Amino acid sequence: MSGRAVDRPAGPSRRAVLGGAGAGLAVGAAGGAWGRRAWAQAPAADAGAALGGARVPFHGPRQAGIVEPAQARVEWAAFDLLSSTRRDGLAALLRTWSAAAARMAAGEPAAEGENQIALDAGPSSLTVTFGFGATLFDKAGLADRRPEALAALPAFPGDALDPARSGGDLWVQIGADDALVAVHALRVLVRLATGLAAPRWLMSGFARTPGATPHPMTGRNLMGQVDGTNNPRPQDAGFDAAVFATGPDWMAGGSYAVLRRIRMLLEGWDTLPLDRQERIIGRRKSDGAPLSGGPDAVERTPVDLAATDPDGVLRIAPDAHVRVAAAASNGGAAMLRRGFSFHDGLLPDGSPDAGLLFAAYQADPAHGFVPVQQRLARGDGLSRYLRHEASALFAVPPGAPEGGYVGQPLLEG
Ligand SMILES: C=CC1=C(C)c2cc3[nH]c(cc4nc(cc5[nH]c(cc1n2)c(C)c5CCC(=O)O)C(CCC(=O)O)=C4C)c(C)c3C=C
Ligand SMILES: [Fe+2]
Repeated sequence: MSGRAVDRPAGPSRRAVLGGAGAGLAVGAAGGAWGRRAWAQAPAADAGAALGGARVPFHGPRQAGIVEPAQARVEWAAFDLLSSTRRDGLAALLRTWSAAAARMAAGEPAAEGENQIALDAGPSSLTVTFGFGATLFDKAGLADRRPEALAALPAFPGDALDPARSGGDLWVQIGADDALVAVHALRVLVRLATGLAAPRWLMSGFARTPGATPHPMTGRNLMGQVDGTNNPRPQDAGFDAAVFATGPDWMAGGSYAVLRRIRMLLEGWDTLPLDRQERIIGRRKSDGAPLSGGPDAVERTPVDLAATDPDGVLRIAPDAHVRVAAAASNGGAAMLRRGFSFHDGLLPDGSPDAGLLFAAYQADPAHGFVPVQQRLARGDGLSRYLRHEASALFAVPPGAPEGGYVGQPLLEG
């Protein structure tokens, strides 16, 4: 695992204050490979400036925005190429996008004369991550270079997918700890795509704001559960093999992102008694401890799927989410989850249009998301409180070196 230098101003470490789905990664950052990261010091006037000044370099062997802790705000945007855009137009777009992303991540104007509406907030840990959809390869004359791992996801029982909010030729994930910074970056990238690609769909999500909890904690989702505990961590044996691809050549060091907009049926969920909610997940709601561990268990107590109570009843129910999703139940299938909550107002029936923007990164979806979701869709007690409403799969190429752009080995190789 190669390190990516992260500059941050003086003050509390972002990793020391950050909750969210990546908190496990934050713990890992203290040791192991990520402990090699350089934390350069820069002056900061106050705590607010300390958060705004945090920088995650755009350039590096891997794209930023995969293993870094989830920021407070995310924007997902899918684009379709215009029919007039060929391979050289796509290369120009990715070159321009990469250069703008690198500058914004460094806290610089995206371009000369750019209006910089977010200037006084610093980069706020801005990351910009680019992905390629299966449809891109035909349109750009690259059909023979489409990776097998980009094969269409199968339909899953219960899917209620909206095609207008699914798929896309290109995907951009923008994360930042300040909403204005994230939305500004999105607007810059949309503008730079003019004449080459058009937005297909946009989604906004959020996670814990750094400093919102008194000590580092795994984040919670809108059902109230501690979510992200058993994510694989960069220092775990097998992490790179599970998350990062080794081929084809232009994808070595990249990953595959499965995205799902999952609406939570919160009105039904909220009326369930606490013990039902905990049984459905297999973990305590208060602290995320596994139900297999008894009263002394803590969040990080290993899950014991075989544990029974004195009557011989499984402590983690047969249809508990953590049992059905576990790698041990799915032939070792694993993925790095990096989800964000969304709350997009009310549906016509008055229920909240809210849930989880679920992202899973893996070396190959056929050995990650697909088998796990196949099992969840049939046997997960949580699934009756969820609706999968949108879906997409993108190849997320490796990062670009200084002066290069994301996807260059594909487009110029
Ligand atoms: C196909 C993969 C998964 C989908 C889709 C998914 C949706 C989903 N999950 C939660 C809440 C929790 N999930 C938790 C654990 C967990 N979930 C998955 C996979 C999917 N979840 C995995 C692989 C795991 C880890 C299982 C294990 O090995 O223990 C948990 C427990 C805490 C944790 O480990 O993160 C919660 C809570 C929601 C609300 C949701 C859809 C909206
Ligand atoms: Fe889950």
